[in-house]
Amino acid sequence: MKIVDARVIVTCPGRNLVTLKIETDDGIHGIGDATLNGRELAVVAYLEEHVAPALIGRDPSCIEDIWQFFYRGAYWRRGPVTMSAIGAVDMALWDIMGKAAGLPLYKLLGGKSRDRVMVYGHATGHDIEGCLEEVARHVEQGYRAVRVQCGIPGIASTYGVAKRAGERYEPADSSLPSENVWSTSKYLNHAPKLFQAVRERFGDDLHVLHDVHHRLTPIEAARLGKEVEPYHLFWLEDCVPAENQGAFRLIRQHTTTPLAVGEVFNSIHDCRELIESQSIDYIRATLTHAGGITHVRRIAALAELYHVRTGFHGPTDLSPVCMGAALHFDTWVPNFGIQEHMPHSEEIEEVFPHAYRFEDGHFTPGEAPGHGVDIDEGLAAKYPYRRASLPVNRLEDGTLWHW
Ligand SMILES: O=C(O)[C@H](O)[C@@H](O)[C@H](O)[C@H](O)CO
Ligand SMILES: [Mg+2]
Repeated sequence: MKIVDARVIVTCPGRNLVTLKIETDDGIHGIGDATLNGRELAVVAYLEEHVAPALIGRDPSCIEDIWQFFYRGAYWRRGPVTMSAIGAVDMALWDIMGKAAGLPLYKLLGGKSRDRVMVYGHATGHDIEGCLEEVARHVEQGYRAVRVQCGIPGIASTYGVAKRAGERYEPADSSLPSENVWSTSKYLNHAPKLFQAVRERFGDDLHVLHDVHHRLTPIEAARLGKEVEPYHLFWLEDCVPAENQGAFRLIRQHTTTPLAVGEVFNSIHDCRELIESQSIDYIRATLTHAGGITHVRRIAALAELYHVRTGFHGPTDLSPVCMGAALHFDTWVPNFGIQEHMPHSEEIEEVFPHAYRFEDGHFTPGEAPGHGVDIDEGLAAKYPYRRASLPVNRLEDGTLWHW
């Protein structure tokens, strides 16, 4: 089998999504997700100019060699653009090999380690009451795990909260970055009240998660982790920016609240120290942004040695292609923890027909060969690209902060 075509499809059914489609001479094709939210066309250019031409004529079964070719061969290693491009190639090749073998991807990886994949949904509200209503809606839908994000009194808008009640939360909300305001002290005073209210209303069984979105310093994160211990969160996510992996040691010394990190990581080197020092509990690096299945399974294998489990990133800025592939990975990987799930819009679901299914708070990847997700190119073409940027964040005095 040889690769005869590789092309990039950009579509915007409500949000931009980038797909790489690889075709072979025996008629099998595979697709990979290359979406890098707010920087989509950088990956498109990388794929079209440097990757697609070099794929033609290669044997798609040489997944490892092709991975090494684009990683080592670029000379300029790592980084989100390079690793998302490699991730898309890798996902598409595993898809092709699954189809060639007539096997769903999870069987190719080593088979089922579990019957179904627990996911967490997103409950957001402008105030605690609004947030509790959203948690209730998720519980009614069957979710066993819910991430809770709430507006902060005295701050006009914050991460994870939809602009208007009832609207979907979509972070890339304007053509050029919109500006949010942040106050660490207001947040730290308010956040524990949210978890207390959730526990009072929903009891002990619900898994409760929370995303700090990189905004604290290590000692502030330590305070938060400690203060919320009575509400036994499933995890506290991205409590500090993680370029300095050593910073997590300090947080760890102070709290038993489980820590998750890694959605912006793109390589094993971004989390090696975090994992080896046992400073975290869940690793969130996922297939699209961290070099595909071939690389993320190395991360998962390292993590397993240190009791760190997976908790893949899964917002709407990852397409159903990544979701499908991730669900196969989750079904196989021995040290699975949880999978994030933010439902895609109906338009997106139509552009990407898929075999995975939600039932009772869990997903199953389906039995279709490969990762089980395809793209309707005709429909995709009806939604042209529109530039969208992620917001920036400023402290109340105007200082640019982490968003
Ligand atoms: O935990 C999450 O789901 C994330 O933090 C996302 O919501 C990011 O903000 C988004 O992926 C940025 O593009
Ligand atoms: Mg996050």
